Amino acid sequence: MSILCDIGVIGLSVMGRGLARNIADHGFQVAGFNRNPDVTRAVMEEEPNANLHPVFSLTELMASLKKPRRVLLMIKAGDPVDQMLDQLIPLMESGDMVLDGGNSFFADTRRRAERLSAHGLHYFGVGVSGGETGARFGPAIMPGGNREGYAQIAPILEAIAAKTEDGAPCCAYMGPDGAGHFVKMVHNGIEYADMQLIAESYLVLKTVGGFENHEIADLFAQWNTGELRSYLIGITADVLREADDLAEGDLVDHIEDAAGQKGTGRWTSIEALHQGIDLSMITGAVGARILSGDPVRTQADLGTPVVQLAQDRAAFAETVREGLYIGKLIAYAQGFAMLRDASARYEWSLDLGSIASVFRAGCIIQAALLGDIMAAFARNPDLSNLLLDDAFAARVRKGHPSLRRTAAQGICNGVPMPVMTSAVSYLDGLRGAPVGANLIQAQRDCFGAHTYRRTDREGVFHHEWGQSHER
Ligand SMILES: NC(=O)C1=CN([C@@H]2O[C@H](COP(=O)(O)OP(=O)(O)OC[C@H]3O[C@@H](n4cnc5c(N)ncnc54)[C@H](OP(=O)(O)O)[C@@H]3O)[C@@H](O)[C@H]2O)C=CC1
Ligand SMILES: O=C(CO)[C@H](O)[C@H](O)COP(=O)(O)O
Repeated sequence: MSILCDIGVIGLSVMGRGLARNIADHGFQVAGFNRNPDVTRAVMEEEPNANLHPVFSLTELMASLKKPRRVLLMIKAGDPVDQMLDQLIPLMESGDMVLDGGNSFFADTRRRAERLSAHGLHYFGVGVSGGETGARFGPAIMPGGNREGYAQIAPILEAIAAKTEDGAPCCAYMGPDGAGHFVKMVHNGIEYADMQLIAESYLVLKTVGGFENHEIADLFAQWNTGELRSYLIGITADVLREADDLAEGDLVDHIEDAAGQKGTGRWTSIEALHQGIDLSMITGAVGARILSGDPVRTQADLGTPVVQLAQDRAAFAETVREGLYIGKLIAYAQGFAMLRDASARYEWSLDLGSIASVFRAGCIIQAALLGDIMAAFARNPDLSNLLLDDAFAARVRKGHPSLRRTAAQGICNGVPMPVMTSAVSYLDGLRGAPVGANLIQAQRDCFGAHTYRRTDREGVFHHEWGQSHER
């Protein structure tokens, strides 16, 4: 190859090939490498692009790049990334840069950034969202690393990112070391909650509303024109209409009722527990996926409630629509509260308004709601929880009865509603109503002398339980 490339892409599977072609379409010269060379050849043959050049070894890749060299990893997260770095570091020179665009765990990214820094290399953990189509035509991009290094890669990343309706690129510098991958992790956590809310709505519409798939698809398509407008609602309408290509009927009815997961939702939930943040909806969604694949599910005989069909289907659908919206709003509020806490904890100075802006297009959780979230952070950049914003609080005050009714209808009729019920409990926990923690403190002091605080005087108290105070 006589030409020197602007960037090398390692890993030409679903995401890497899309990003490599996207970068090439924007006028940059790209060298593409995949461990299995047959994949490299297939990618080049499938969609030839004059700006995309195949290379077949890491040495050839390095020789094909302008200096300082920039390499984007789009490979399986975990050990493969460390193995690839072992091979790349000896081939790189001070000032070169590695961008990890996979779903790496943010703590690994912090460790790798330190490791590469010791060699004078820049390391960027770059969250990428948008799936296959996003990678090819415009994903949301969440880069984390040193700010000076970002200036070098911003022209490429911002060119290939999705653009919002007002033309803003869905790519912005997130913060140092693991900030980009942390934001992507929480994005995926919100994605889990959002998908589970939609699944619960679908199931309650089907079971209690008696709606057919095509009717639910029509409802979702209609909902996608209002406040619920979002990528996930849109694809759900399409998915529900998809005919099976292997059997009669709708494809969705022939898909096994057990959800997979690759880890990012679970990490979000575990990390929230480390941080001491209540992320009940995301945790509920992770639990729902785990339970969906538990073989005990098909073995237990635990009684089946008699279903009471909704009398007024149109009114019921409207209740579910509003309940879903309020649930979605609370899920995003939980996710952004976690980002707020992490920002202080890791000294990342995350700009939550900018993150909401990046999420507005290209990514899986893109939604009209994100415009409102941006507006809330513009009103108060230090907002600790979106539910404290006047506009969000007013919307919840109006809509919470629908969330409660939807969750209750599901529960009474045997539809599991782990995430909608978590949303209700979170609301009730936040609104200052009694949560029963006084009794828990009494129990803790009773069995372990853990002490308690009182409502009527300052200080820390211990009580000698059961001695002379029985009534
Ligand atoms: N699919 C999606 O929707 C999204 C995926 N991501 C993330 O992007 C990354 C790429 O995802 P995706 O395109 O789906 O591909 P996969 O996660 O399925 O990974 C496959 C790619 O990784 C390469 N690979 C695996 N192990 C190694 C290794 N030890 N050394 C070198 N290369 C290796 C494979 O090479 P080979 O062909 O030789 O096996 C192949 O190119 C992942 O981290 C994923 O989590 C992020 C957003 C969305
Ligand atoms: O990052 C993504 C979307 O944003 C990937 O599609 C990821 O694989 C989704 O997570 P899971 O496979 O656990 O459902």
